[in-house]
Amino acid sequence: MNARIFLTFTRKQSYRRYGYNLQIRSFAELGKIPPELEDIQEDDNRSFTDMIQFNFHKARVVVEQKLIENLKHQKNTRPLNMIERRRKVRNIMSYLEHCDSILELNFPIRRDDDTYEIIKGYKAMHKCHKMPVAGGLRFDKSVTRDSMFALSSLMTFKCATVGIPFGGGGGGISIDTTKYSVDELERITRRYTMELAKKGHLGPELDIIGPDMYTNDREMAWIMDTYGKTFGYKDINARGCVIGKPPNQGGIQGRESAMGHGLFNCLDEFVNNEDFMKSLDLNAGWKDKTFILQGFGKVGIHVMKYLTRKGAKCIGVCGHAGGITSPFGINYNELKRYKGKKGTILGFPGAQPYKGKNLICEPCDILIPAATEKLINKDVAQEIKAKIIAEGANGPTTPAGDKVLLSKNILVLPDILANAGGITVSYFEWLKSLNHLSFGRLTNKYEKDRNSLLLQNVQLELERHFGKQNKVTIPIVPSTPFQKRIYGPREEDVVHYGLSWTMEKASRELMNTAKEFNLGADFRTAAYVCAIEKVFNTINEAGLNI
Ligand SMILES: NC(=O)C1=CN([C@@H]2O[C@H](COP(=O)(O)OP(=O)(O)OC[C@H]3O[C@@H](n4cnc5c(N)ncnc54)[C@H](O)[C@@H]3O)[C@@H](O)[C@H]2O)C=CC1
Ligand SMILES: O=C(O)CCC(=O)C(=O)O
Repeated sequence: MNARIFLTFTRKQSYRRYGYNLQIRSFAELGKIPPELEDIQEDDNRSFTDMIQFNFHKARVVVEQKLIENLKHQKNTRPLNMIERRRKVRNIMSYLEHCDSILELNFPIRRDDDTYEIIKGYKAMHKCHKMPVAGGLRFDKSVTRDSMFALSSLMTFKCATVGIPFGGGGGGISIDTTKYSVDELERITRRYTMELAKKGHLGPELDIIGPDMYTNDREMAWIMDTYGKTFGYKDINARGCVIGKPPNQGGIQGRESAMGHGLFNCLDEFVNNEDFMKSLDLNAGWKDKTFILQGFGKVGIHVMKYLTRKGAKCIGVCGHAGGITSPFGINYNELKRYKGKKGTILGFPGAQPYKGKNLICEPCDILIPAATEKLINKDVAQEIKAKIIAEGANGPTTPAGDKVLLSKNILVLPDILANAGGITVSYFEWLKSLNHLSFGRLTNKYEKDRNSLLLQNVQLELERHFGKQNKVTIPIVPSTPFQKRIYGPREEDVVHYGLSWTMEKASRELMNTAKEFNLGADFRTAAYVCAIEKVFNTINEAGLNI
């Protein structure tokens, strides 16, 4: 048996022995998608990890020749011949196929009735080429080793797409949160935190966690508190182990709405682009655009806020238990208030219950899946009538669904771009935690004095020039927008501008990449190409060996 076959064989054996439901693939061959992924564009019954692996390989095949070429001009190293360059690209690509580590935990918790239950949790680090790794924490029955692999790899590519210097991580606990009391959820979260910390999977410099499905700032506060009082006791940066914290615990203004805000910024770049809109038979701009939203949780709620603010009309919203529609547009504030009170969107008096087969297949300009993965499969994609899809959720479209959408000329803004607002603002929050200072705190008063002096100076100079002859005073009255900014950027301004700039830049980069590689409207592949190139360069410069 030669060495490579032996390695593959023993890895497969050991994975089987531990009952893992993951296949370790043979190394990717340059120019080819691994044979076991080839039929995924026809077959919807594939794992979440397979989906992401397919997207990665599809883009790898597009970009690897460029990477091989670029190595010719690499500085600070001896020249590499063609074989060495190909080998290097292949090695780094095979490294990217795998997850650096996936931790599986089984721990007991005491239920309120004094019985004990074993809880299963996971924590994945997909790639540690940039540290810390970051990702969401999901509490859901769908959490498995496979979904952690998939979500953490999405985080690696997402961070690279928008230029956030984190590796890809992700965590989860396999529970249905509706079956546990708040006290039980707190015990589960705190115990999970201890287990992660014990095993080196938590810490502001190592592995940081933010909210994902069915978790929010409450869980982040518990994690921060548990870590800070135990393993992080002597670490002044301990609170940086979580992102998406409550504002009172060192969170940042604008984190809660960041996913909606970021998705809007990204859509805005495309919706205002005459050429893209013309190719979809739409007018540029937001006026009269209709949209349907799937999922009215932390992501969906803020997507609705930003899009309706711009004048788009929300004509349908659905959750896991059903949907509501209104051809006249659903009022954001009223729906938010209603859900806050009733805990559901169903029964909202400002819309009608949806009676059709699948709300996301109804006619609209923009569809925003903001619920969970794999809901747009081949069959659903065939029925979709929207012209643009902006993926708020992670992995909402299967590769088979994606193929159908592309063939129907539907513009898909992929998850690793469209929902990157959350991790972008989480990065700002992490910086704030490490700085122990909120943005603007030291400079706002100075900025106000400086701006007031500037106005005075202009007034004095004008009066000196014109006033001498005419003895007039020329008061300079600041306009309302200038008056609002007289203190310089406050924290919410830094977040707002930092996020908008990040999303706009990344969106334009994707448009350029799609052009450079002749990808047409396949922006998912363009996003992976961008991400792979960046991660490759980081790993190549640093080297694979210790
Ligand atoms: N929270 C975050 O910071 C980020 C979340 N995401 C992704 O966005 C998606 C939603 O996350 P959150 O809003 O945080 O979750 P959430 O827990 O706040 O809300 C989830 C929503 O999805 C709905 N839903 C669940 N299954 C559904 C189904 N089969 N059909 C229709 N609706 C369904 C639920 O009713 C709920 O309204 C997930 O894929 C998540 O990974 C992406 C980026 C950041
Ligand atoms: O940054 C965070 O808070 C988590 C982000 C996340 O879960 C995601 O982007 O999928």
